[in-house]
Amino acid sequence: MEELQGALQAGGLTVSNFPDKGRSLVTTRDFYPGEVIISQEPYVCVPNNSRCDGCFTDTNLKKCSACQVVCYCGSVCQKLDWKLHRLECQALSKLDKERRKSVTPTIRLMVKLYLRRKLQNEKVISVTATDNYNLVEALVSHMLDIDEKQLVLYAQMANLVNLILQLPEISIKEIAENFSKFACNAHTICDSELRPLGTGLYPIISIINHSCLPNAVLVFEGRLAVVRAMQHIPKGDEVLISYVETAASSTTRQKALKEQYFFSCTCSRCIQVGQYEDIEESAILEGYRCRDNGCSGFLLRDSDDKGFVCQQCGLLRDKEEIRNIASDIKAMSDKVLKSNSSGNHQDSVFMYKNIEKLQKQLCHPFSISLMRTQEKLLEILMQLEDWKEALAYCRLTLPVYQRVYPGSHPLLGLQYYTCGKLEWLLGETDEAIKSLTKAVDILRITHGSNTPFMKELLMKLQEARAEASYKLSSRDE
Ligand SMILES: C[S@@+](CC[C@H](N)C(=O)[O-])C[C@H]1O[C@@H](n2cnc3c(N)ncnc32)[C@H](O)[C@@H]1O
Repeated sequence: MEELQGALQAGGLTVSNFPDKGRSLVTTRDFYPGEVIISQEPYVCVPNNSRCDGCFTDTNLKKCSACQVVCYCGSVCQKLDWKLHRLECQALSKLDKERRKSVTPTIRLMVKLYLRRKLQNEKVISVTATDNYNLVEALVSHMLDIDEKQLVLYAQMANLVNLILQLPEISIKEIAENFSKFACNAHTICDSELRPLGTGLYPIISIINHSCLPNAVLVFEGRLAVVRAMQHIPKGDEVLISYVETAASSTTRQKALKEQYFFSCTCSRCIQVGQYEDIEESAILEGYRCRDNGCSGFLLRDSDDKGFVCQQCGLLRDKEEIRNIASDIKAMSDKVLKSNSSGNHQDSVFMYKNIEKLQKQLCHPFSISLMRTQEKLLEILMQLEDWKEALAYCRLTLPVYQRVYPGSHPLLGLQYYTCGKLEWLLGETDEAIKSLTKAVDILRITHGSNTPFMKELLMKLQEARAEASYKLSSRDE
């Protein structure tokens, strides 16, 4: 711990222990928006299925000829991973074909965890203050909080790991406890557009606690986890990221945090639970719209339980009517999920538009479920290369994004980026410049300025500006 404190101190950080939260990462100097607070390579990581174990790409993959489980995109990635994969490969190769199929990424993460510990113990891989197994041992496991069913599942998974590793010194109980640690400490590794690529264990990043109004954001540059300040964080303040989707009512967020992380959030957003502002926000994000289409009021259950009353104009919406529309939406959503897998995009667009129509009748205009349907339509229309309609849907989501992802939220920046790219494609250069500028203002903070992703965005903005001035000068001539 002293060694870790020393390493953190040099970077303007310290670990404090708070009675209600346990370990917490605290600043010992001011941090400013966009500044990297901390970055860390994973202790261990695995890609999702069908991705390279080294760089997580999904192209040019070849399976390791010996174990037939792990994929690489080429010899560079394979060689870099060899010290660890040599041991994993030997272990996996001993499994019969059927057993190999049950080796999921989570099982592999555990196998790699123990193999890395072994290699560090044997001094094949170096040990540093910020890269050692003691940091994994210090992670919270919440073993006493998990239910019987989950414990049984962890024990079954631990049995498989034990079978693969064949290391008698490791007990099933210890492996099961580490699975419990993964559940509340491992991070999903995403690309710059926040699409999931894999899972990693970053024991120092895992010291950072949660807030629904975070002051920092976690992004990935390849496998490197990078935490940047989203706002000015004065010396002595705790560094806080969000563990869950913040576009949700307090009840939904609290439920997610309790189920996976076993705590009740007391951040400044959650502390308002039960107060008028919070009730209003929840009713807007997850509730119903007024019967009068011209009214933007939000609805609350009436005291006689006949239905929901608009808090702006007083109109009552019948419970039965709401139930019927909601059940139609549910039936259509189930159907579209089935048809999605058959891959007919035109059919999916048709069905999602029907869902959207019903959600517009049922939900508040700022509803998250309506926004999700519009996001889905945007995604499919992009795949269909219907840029014009895609842009229309992208623009529809923006007011909701501004509300649910305030400040420098990366998702808001990315949505502006998509909007800008579509406007640029459709020749709406002036609009594209505005959108790309907004994207740069946000993503410069969350993603830094020097990554290939940001360089590409800045290049697009430059090109759009050059085109606009060219258009202007040719008009003048
Ligand atoms: C990834 S760990 C964070 C570091 C942890 N505090 C520790 O001592 O190692 C996640 C766990 O920290 C605790 N935690 C995180 N954020 C919290 C918060 N805002 N309030 C209370 N507990 C929190 C919960 O126990 C949660 O399961």
